[in-house]
Amino acid sequence: MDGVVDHLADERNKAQFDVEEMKIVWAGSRHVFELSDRIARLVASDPVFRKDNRATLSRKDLFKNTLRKAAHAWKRIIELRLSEEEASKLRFYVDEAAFTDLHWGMFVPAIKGQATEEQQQKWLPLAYKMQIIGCYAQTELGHGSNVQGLETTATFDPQTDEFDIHSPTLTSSKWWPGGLGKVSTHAVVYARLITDGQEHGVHGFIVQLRSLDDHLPLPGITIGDIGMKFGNGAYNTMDNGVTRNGKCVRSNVPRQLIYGTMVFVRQTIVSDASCALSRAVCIATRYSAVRRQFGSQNGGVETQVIDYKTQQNRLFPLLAAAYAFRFVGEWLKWLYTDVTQRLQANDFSTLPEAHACTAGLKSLTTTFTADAIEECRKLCGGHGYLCSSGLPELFAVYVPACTYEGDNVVLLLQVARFLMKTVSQLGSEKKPVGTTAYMGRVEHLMQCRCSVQKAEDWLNPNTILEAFEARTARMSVAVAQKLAQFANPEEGFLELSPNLVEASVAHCQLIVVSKFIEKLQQDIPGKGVKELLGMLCNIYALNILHKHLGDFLSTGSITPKQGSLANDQLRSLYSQVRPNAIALVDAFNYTDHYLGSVLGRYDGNVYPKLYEEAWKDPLNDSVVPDGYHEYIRPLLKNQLRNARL
Ligand SMILES: CCCCCCCCCCCCCCCCCC(=O)SCCNC(=O)CCNC(=O)[C@H](O)C(C)(C)COP(=O)(O)OP(=O)(O)OC[C@H]1O[C@@H](n2cnc3c(N)ncnc32)[C@H](O)[C@@H]1OP(=O)(O)O
Ligand SMILES: Cc1cc2nc3c(=O)[nH]c(=O)nc-3n(C[C@H](O)[C@H](O)[C@H](O)COP(=O)(O)OP(=O)(O)OC[C@H]3O[C@@H](n4cnc5c(N)ncnc54)[C@H](O)[C@@H]3O)c2cc1C
Repeated sequence: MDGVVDHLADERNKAQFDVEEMKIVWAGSRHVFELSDRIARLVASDPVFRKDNRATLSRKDLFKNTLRKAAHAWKRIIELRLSEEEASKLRFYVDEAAFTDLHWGMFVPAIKGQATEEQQQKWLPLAYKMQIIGCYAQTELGHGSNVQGLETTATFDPQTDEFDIHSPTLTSSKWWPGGLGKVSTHAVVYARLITDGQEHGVHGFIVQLRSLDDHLPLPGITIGDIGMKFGNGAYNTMDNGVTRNGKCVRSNVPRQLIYGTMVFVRQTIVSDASCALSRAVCIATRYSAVRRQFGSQNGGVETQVIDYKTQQNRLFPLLAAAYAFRFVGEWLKWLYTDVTQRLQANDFSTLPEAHACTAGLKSLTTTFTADAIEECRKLCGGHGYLCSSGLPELFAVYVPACTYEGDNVVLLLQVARFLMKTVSQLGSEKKPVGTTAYMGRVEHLMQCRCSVQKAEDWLNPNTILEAFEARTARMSVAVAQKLAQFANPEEGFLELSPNLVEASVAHCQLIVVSKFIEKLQQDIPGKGVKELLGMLCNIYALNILHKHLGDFLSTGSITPKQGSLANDQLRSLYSQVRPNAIALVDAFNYTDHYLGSVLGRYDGNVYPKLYEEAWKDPLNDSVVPDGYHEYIRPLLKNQLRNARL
C-alpha cells in the first residue's frame, strides 16, 4: 500500500483483534499461509495471468487464452520447481476454470484411488508430467445422477485381450466431461462391464481419445464441445465435451473404490465453497463500507451502507458462514484422510458415514454459497451488476457446483437414506457414532426443553447444540414414523422425499455448527481472535435458527419467545462484529488480482477505478458507435418515413 491512499484505513483501525493471527487461522497453519501468500503474489504480478478482459473476449479467444495461461502456469511450475502443494495453489490463484482442474482434480485422483498398482505405475508418471492430459467421463446425454443407468458398454474380447467401449445410442454419448471437448488425450470412462455375455455393473476404464502426435481423435471416436454455457466468460473457459464410440484399452478397477473418488472430490468442493463465499463476502463487505447513502445531517457525510441493520442482517451471516465452511472443510479433509487409510486396509466400515457427510455437506455448502454470491451482488446495489464487480462472473462459474459432482437434492436423499438407517437401528446393538452420535441420546432429545430465558442465554454453545440436535432428531424420527406406515418402503421414500430432504438439511447444519464449536475448543492464539470467532459461530447458528424457525417451533425444540430472544441476540452480535468487519475479510488475505473486483479493492478506491474500467470497454473504442450510419442516423433524420411518403 506504499504511496497509495487507503480509503478503508479508518475501518482497519477499528479492528479489535489480531488480523495477522486470524490470517493463520483462516489459512489453517503458518506454513500454508506463507506459501499461499507467496504464490498469490507471484500470480498477481505476472501479466500472462491477467483476467480483467475475460467478459469481452469471444469464446474462441477466451478458450485460447485459457490454453495460454495453462501452458504458462505449467512452465512456471517447472522453472520454479514448485512442489505439488505450491503448484496446486498456483492453479487456484490463476483462477480460471480449465481442463487442468479435471486433470489434477479428477483424472489423477481417479487413477490413484481406483487403479491397480500396475496401472498406477503406467499412467501416473505420464499424468504427473502432463505427457498425457486426462478427464473424467462419467455423465452421458441421457444419465447423470443415475450412474447405474449409464448405457455405455465395455465388452471384454478375450481374443484381443481388450475392452470394446461402445456407446450404442445417442443418449449414451458422454456429455459434460470437462476438458473432453478439445484438450484431453485420455479419459477415465465409466461403462457397464460385460464379460462372457454377463453384465457386472459400472466400472472405470482408461481410454486414449486422441493421438499424441497430431491430437486427432483415434479411429471410431467422435469428439466435440457441447456449446456455450451460462454467463459470458465464466465457465466458458472450459471445454465440456461430447464423445461417442470409444474403442479398447485395458483393464478394469476394484468395484468399491469407485466411491472413493466421489467422496474425495465432494470433500474438495466443500473447501472450495468457503473460498468462493469468502471472496464474494470480501467484495460486498469492503464495498458496503465505501458506499454511502442517506442520513446526512447538515451537509455532513452520509451513512455507510454497512451501518444499516438490514445490510448487516444480510451480510454478516454470510461472513460467518464463510468461516463456518472453512472449519467444516478442514474437518472433512481429516475425515477423508481417515477413510482413505481404512479403505487401503480393506476396512469399509466408515465409508457410509464419509459418503453421507461429503454428499450432504457438498450439497449444503454449495447451495448456500451460490445463493450468497447472488445476495452479495444485490448487497452492492447497481454496481454489483457490472462485470467489473467480479460478482456476475463468480456466480456464473460457481453456480454449477450445485449440480456437478452430484445434484444437490439427489445428494440430500443419500443423506436421508443414511439417517433413516441410523434411526431404524436405534435400540439395537449398533450404536450411532461420529456425526450421528447425538441420535444415541434420542430419548432425551425427544423430550428435552430449551433453557433460554434471556437473549444472552443463546451465547452458550451447549444450549445452541442441544436445540439443533433436538430439532434434527425430532424431524428424523417424525419422518421415520411416517415412512413406517408405508407397506412399500421405496414408495414411502419417494412420497416423503421433501420431508426427508428437510431432515437431511437439518442434520448437515448441525454438523457445521458442531464443528465450529469444536474448533473454538482448540487453543487459538492472538488477541481477540477466539472472541471474534465465537461471535461468528453464534451468528451462523442463530441465523439458521431464525431462518428455519418453523422447524424449531413445530418440533417444539424451542418456544416462540426463545425464537424471538435469539433474534435479539443476533442484532446485538451484529453490532459487536461491525467494527471488525473489514479486518475479518482482510484475514482472507486475497490479492486484488484474485478478487478481480473494482468494488472489493483493498484500498477502497472504488469510484475512480470504476470510471477508468468503464472506458476500457471495447464499445468505447469509438465515440460514434458502429451501426450509427445504418440504423441511428436514418431514424433521427426520419429518412425511412420520408422514403415511404
Ligand atoms: C471467476 C472465475 C473463477 C474460476 C474458478 C476456477 C475453478 C473452477 C473449478 C471448476 C472445477 C470443476 C470441477 C467439476 C467437476 C465435476 C465432475 C462431475 O460432475 S463427475 C460426475 C459426477 N456424478 C455424480 O456425482 C453422479 C451422482 N450420482 C451418484 O453419486 C449415485 O448414482 C447415487 C449416489 C446418487 C446413487 O447411487 P446408486 O448406487 O444408484 O444407488 P443407491 O442409493 O442404491 O446406493 C447404493 C449404495 O451405495 C452407497 N453409495 C452411493 N454413493 C456412495 C459413495 N460416493 N461413497 C460411498 N457409498 C456410496 C449408498 O449409500 C448405498 O449404500 P447402502 O444403503 O446400500 O449401504
Ligand atoms: C459445469 C459442469 C461440469 C461437469 N463436469 C462433468 C465432468 O467433468 N464429468 C462428468 O462425468 N460429468 C460432469 N458434469 C455432469 C454432472 O455431474 C451432472 O450434470 C450431475 O451429476 C447431475 O446429473 P443430471 O445432469 O443427470 O441431472 P438430472 O438427474 O437429470 O437432474 C434433473 C432434475 O431431476 C432431479 N432428480 C434427479 N433424480 C432425482 C431423484 N432420484 N429424486 C428426486 N429428484 C431427482 C434433480 O434434483 C434435478 O432437479 C458436469 C456438469 C456441469 C453442469
